Amino acid sequence: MGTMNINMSYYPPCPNPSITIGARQHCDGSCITLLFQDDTGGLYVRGIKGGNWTHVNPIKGSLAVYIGDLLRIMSNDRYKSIEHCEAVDSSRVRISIPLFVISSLDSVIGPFPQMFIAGEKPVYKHVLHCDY
Ligand SMILES: O=C(O)CCC(=O)C(=O)O
Ligand SMILES: [Fe+2]
Repeated sequence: MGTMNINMSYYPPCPNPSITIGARQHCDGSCITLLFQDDTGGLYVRGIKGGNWTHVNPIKGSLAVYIGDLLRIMSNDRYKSIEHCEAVDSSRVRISIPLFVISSLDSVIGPFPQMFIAGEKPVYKHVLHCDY
């Protein structure tokens, strides 16, 4: 069984955003994340090979959906978790509400055998989610 966690994040404006910490670059430890962000923007993502950050333009009424580390593990690296970070705005409040879909902490996580094709080997061991 799995569970869902929801965060409600409030980023106050800062006249000099470059000196704020914001949310540092990271990948979520979820299976998938559904994110609502307001129209201030400030979410950036980076491709799986690194490189430049891309701003995720907020689209009214939309959700950003991204893959987290759990799905990466379960898919044996076929689906990569996306690195992202958030920047504050110089004059506007930013509000975001991510919903994290995760497996329960007492479940065993690891690559699904169905993901191995043509003799592929598992990239990850099976571990208890709470030990990950
Ligand atoms: O504020 C956001 O846009 C997302 C926050 C986030 O990345 C997280 O809570 O993991
Ligand atoms: Fe995140």
